[in-house]
Amino acid sequence: MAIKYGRPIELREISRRDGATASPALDLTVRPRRNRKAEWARRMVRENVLTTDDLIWPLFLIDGNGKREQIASMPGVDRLSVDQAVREAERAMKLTIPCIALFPYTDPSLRDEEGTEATNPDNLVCRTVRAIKKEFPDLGILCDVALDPFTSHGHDGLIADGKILNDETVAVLVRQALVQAEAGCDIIAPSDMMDGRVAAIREGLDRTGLLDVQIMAYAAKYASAFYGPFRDAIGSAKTLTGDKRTYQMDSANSDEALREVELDISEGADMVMVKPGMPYLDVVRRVKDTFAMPTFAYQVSGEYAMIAAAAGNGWLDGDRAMMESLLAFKRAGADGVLSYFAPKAAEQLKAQG
Ligand SMILES: NCc1[nH]cc(CCC(=O)O)c1CC(=O)O
Ligand SMILES: [Mg+2]
Repeated sequence: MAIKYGRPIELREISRRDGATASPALDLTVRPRRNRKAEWARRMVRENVLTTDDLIWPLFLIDGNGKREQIASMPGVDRLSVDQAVREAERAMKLTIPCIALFPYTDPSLRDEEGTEATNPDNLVCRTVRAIKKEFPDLGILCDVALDPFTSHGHDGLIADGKILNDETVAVLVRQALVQAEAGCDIIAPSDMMDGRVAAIREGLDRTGLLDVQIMAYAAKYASAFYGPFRDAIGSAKTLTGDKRTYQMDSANSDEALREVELDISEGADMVMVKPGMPYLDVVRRVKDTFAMPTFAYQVSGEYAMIAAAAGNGWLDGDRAMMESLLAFKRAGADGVLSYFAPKAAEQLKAQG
């Protein structure tokens, strides 16, 4: 720090004219700090902004009525019965969050080896979609397509001889996507990472006349430790046998992410997603720069839990960390973020005007 009269320059109480006559300690023509000297100046040169339009809000569902169940590893996030999910949909509308995403906690009695409940047109997700669309037809609804909330083994696909079957699983995923779309879901989001599922789902939707239903592909989804709290939330943590490394991507790779994204685009994805978010911002940037597609990132449960836990312990300023983390996705090139912070962040954005 430059020192004048024995005190830091910043603390001098001299007038501007006196300052001009004093020769600076460093002979600098370029002083980047000029553009940061006041809030108005910082606003003028700010490159990225976060708005409520950038947020997709994931909700967890559970059977019952008037029920909200806390999720221990995700402080501030609850499992919601259908009626409570409708209340949160109303909150999303008021906060001008464009879209919510639905994830069911399936009653263990309804789980089986094949994930049969996934294709039940009256399952918890479909009932919730109908209830929300009836009240709030203008709110976007995204439904996750994968079998893990419905299988007794917690995997995203069918298993034979200890292997996850690709093509057989895709056939079930198409049926799952169709019951969701027929219930009124706007965006089908396959998160299973089977090969060829985007093309098969697109074909199924089109054949059924559901031409306007969009597909947001979890195109580059990594086998990640950061999904831990989500698996608590949907009740697959205890039942999951082994890991998902034969279908989800290796965290060491990013060229492979580009190949996965390219395939999903060629198969008909309208939007692509990178997941998890914060540890994979480099992948978000590469995907956006390479394909110029609507690109989303999922700030997953473990990322939420880290910030929420540190904030809960008073170790960091939770609100500031939340906003900084969300803005980072915009800086990396994302068009939007799925985040459990969505309602809280939207409230702050509204308060700021
Ligand atoms: N396939 C299901 C699915 N969809 C979204 C997530 C994780 C979301 C989160 O952690 O917030 C997962 C879990 C997984 O793949 O094991
Ligand atoms: Mg793929």
